[in-house]
Amino acid sequence: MILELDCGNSFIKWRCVNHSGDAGPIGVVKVLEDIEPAAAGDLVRARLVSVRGEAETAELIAAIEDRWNIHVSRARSVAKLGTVRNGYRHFEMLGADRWLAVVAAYEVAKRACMVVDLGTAVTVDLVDREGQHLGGYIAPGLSLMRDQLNRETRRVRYAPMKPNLQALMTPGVETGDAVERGCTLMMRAYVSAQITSARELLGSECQLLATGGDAPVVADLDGLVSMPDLVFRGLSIACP
Ligand SMILES: Nc1ncnc2c1ncn2[C@@H]1O[C@H](COP(=O)(O)OP(=O)(O)O)[C@@H](O)[C@H]1O
Ligand SMILES: CC(C)(COP(=O)(O)O)[C@@H](O)C(=O)NCCC(=O)O
Ligand SMILES: [K+]
Repeated sequence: MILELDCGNSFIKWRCVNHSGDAGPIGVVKVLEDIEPAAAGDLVRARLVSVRGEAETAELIAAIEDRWNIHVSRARSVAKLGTVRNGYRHFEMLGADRWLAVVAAYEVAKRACMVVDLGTAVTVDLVDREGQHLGGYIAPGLSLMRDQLNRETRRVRYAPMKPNLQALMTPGVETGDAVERGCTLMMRAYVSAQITSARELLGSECQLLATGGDAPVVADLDGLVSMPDLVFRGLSIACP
């Protein structure tokens, strides 16, 4: 079994994959200690991608190696992987999660594609039909929007609530509804605009892929296909 880890700024996503490529469910944890592989005894190695700092990432790798006595391969943003070429001016500056999602998206789509990853930040990346990464966009994610309102205002306070996509067009009559609907509508409008722009730039046949913890908020938007394991797919290409 191979342990795969995607260390984002908010959460560590993890899963186990067996040698024939069958993957288990994706776990979402805050700390490494909460990772409980079902068949820990069968783990032979790990592969990891991280957008955290170098010191924190090194600590995570050391902790994994110590806990399960396995080698950890780490994926980084590189100039080229397979037929995908990194479009960043300095390729190593592109978030490694974005790079893996782009590599996986093109491998899945085999044509021009747009990838939106709704995590701590919401990232959008574009790849042309030849596999040339064209760059992309970074904006605050939903949880950052909520946190900012909580931090920068005195009275925007409300108990955590479940998102309700059905009520979006009903104006909120309580603070929680007003914030949740406002932030969700902003996110949906932004992603819709990115879809329109991607189709203009890449052609109407471009593949539109969504991933990340908040992808469900936009999953119903025209033509968008949700792929929760996109970064993990890129990780298996980068660290076979
Ligand atoms: N099971 C979950 N646990 C935590 N956050 C979740 C979960 N499902 C959806 N989310 C949402 O996803 C966001 C985190 O997405 P994620 O892609 O894990 O972020 P990152 O990669 O930046 O760590 C959270 O801010 C939250 O709004
Ligand atoms: C933009 C990101 C913070 C997104 O990470 P996440 O939201 O998954 O935590 C990450 O891709 C990153 O640190 N990028 C480096 C800067 C760049 O991509 O230009
Ligand atoms: K992420």
